[in-house]
Amino acid sequence: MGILERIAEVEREIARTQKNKATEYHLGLLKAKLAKFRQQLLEPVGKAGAKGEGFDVVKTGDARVALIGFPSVGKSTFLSTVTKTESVAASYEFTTLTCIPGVIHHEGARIQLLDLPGIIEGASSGKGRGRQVIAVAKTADLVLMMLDAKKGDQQRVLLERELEAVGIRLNQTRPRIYLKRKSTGGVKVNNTVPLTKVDEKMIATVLHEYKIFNADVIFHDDYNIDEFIDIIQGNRVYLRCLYVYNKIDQLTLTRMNEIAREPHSVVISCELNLNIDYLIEMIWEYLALIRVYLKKPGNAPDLGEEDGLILHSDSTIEQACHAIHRTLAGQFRYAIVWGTSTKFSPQRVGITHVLHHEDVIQITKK
Ligand SMILES: Nc1nc2c(ncn2[C@@H]2O[C@H](COP(=O)(O)OP(=O)(O)OP(=O)(O)O)[C@@H](O)[C@H]2O)c(=O)[nH]1
Ligand SMILES: [K+]
Ligand SMILES: [Mg+2]
Repeated sequence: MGILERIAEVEREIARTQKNKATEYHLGLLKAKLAKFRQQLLEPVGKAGAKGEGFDVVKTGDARVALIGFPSVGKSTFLSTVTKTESVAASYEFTTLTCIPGVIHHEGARIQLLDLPGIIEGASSGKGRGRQVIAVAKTADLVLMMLDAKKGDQQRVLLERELEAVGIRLNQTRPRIYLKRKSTGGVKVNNTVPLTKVDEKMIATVLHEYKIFNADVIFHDDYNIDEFIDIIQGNRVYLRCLYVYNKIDQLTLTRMNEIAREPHSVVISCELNLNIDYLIEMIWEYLALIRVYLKKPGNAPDLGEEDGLILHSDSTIEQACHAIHRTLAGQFRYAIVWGTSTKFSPQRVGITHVLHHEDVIQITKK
């Protein structure tokens, strides 16, 4: 039996198994089996061939954003709207057959936007260019899942399922479950909060499926068995995702308002240029970047369009030093900060000080 058939078989069994107290261990086991088969599917078979012609687009700029969606939802139109790059758009499906990079300039940052071929149901198991597209998505800092606003939510469910199947987790954080394999002592489970979704027996059953018979496990929150399997598999990719509903020009106002209120969702029309600026703002927010300006003693800070450092939010002065020059942190004496990250402005701070967006910093060396 081929791997796809095995996956289908386990999926069928999960679907027909009623969910109750008596079947929960069996279900946990089936889910572990499914995760293992899917893993095998993703492992390259041979060195060449398996990968196909990958989309070898070099990562440039301060962050990478990938456009994922069904054919003809408007991905290429969007790229051509917000970057200087032209990507051919047309009314027929699969217009785009490769990965086309463009650059969004925002807040002095260079955000790489990738237009990609449309993906279809079954992409994760090798249909169309799905696997290549998904491989690119995994390298992104943010996924824009583009959807046709006038089509139902089914398209979103299908796409999410495809991404789930290859180990991508959208808008989730890695479960805080500690797992350490050992050589003796059996499976020991500890938890810092009461567990309502799994118990020790289920944890051990699933671990046995992975041939792990000795391990320390600590649950720091009330996670379910799927989240535990993610930790055992260890190769999950946790990505932020914005659901972008395009073509709202074809929608009623009521429906548009409904969609716009859903979490992580933005409504736009590329054709009528509606809400595009807001989407760019949201991209910036979801990328969680900050811009920090530099000032030399006795000089005014450089506040120009392209000036400043782009850092991840929560960056410290130390990270700013590394971004300026690799030896700077070693020579650091103190910094002066103007901005919202300090109580007083200006204020003298040490190397561990956490910066805010639009802070101005001046660094004094030893
Ligand atoms: N009504 C309307 N049509 C749009 C909008 N944006 C794009 N389109 C049209 O939708 C069609 C598909 O657009 P594309 O940009 O080629 O879509 P795509 O997602 O890149 O498609 P593939 O590359 O085939 O996957 C084109 O005919 C566009 O003119 C919009 O906001 N409103
Ligand atoms: K198209
Ligand atoms: Mg396209």
